[in-house]
Amino acid sequence: MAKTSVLDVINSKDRVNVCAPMVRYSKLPFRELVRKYNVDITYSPMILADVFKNSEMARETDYSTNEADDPVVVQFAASNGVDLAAAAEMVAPFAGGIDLNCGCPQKWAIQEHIGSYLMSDPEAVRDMVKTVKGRVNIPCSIKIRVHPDLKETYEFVKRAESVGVDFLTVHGRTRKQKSTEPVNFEGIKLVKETASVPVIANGSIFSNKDAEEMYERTGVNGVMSARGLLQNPAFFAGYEVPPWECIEEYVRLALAYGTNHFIFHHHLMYMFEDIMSKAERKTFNSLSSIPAILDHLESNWGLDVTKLV
Ligand SMILES: Cc1cc2nc3c(=O)[nH]c(=O)nc-3n(C[C@H](O)[C@H](O)[C@H](O)COP(=O)(O)O)c2cc1C
Repeated sequence: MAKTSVLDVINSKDRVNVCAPMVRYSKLPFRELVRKYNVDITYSPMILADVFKNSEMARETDYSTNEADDPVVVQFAASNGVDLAAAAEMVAPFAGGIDLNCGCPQKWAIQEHIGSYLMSDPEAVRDMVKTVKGRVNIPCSIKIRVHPDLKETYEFVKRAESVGVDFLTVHGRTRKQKSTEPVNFEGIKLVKETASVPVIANGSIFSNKDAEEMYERTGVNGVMSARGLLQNPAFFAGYEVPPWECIEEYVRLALAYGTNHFIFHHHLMYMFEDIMSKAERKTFNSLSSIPAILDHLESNWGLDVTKLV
């Protein structure tokens, strides 16, 4: 069955809650989990468009979905329209939107002319959006950062809009800023005022209070959270810490869909961060296999393994 258009979701609501793209983490089990707690739209982790286009193995491992995984945006990193459009065409029947990553700040990404490198190459972004829009019939968005000089951000947004980008997500930090630095509300507001398409704001949304502040200060159409949802996948539903049912449901989904020890463990470490005592965290974080983690949860948290099947 075709996926729901994410643009239709954005247009049908006053405000949308979005789970950010997260390499390794925003995979199928986590996407299904956060949807149970008031998340309207989810993103796949960033996928390298050229590798996806060329490798059958990458296509099998980088993106898996099912009927319940809806609405979902597939995010690509690309440096040119040929790679991006080819990859977009392959996933279009299984996605509600395609997003181009213009925010990844890592050195290797800059060297490959992908991610936040693109913030200094608005023409490349314009070409890629134009090519994708000519080839697939699902919404195409970009996830950007702000520039140190907001005039550049204004020009950047205008260019992307001129070739039909359907909506934008803006992380209110420059490519050199760390995630601990404050979010630039003025920059996000400028993007919202510049664009005639919907704008989603990203950066340090850890609670509904943070979301409210973002709406009040910028007037955006939605908010996207990454670290906030890793720590508490239920915060959009009003929970201050993840309720036990949420943690248990993550365990069930991760085991049902299959996961590796590293990702499974890390998700749980994030969720338990504000719940376990320092001493228990130390023990928990040193567990070295999925069975050891399940044993710990059974003995200390009352995990009922019979409920997992
Ligand atoms: C573990 C992790 C993985 C991430 N992977 C991606 C990614 O694949 N694509 C992307 O555009 N941003 C990625 N980001 C950045 C987030 O989407 C987001 O822009 C950033 O963390 C700021 O949001 P936050 O303050 O809510 O964490 C990642 C962030 C984290 C913490």
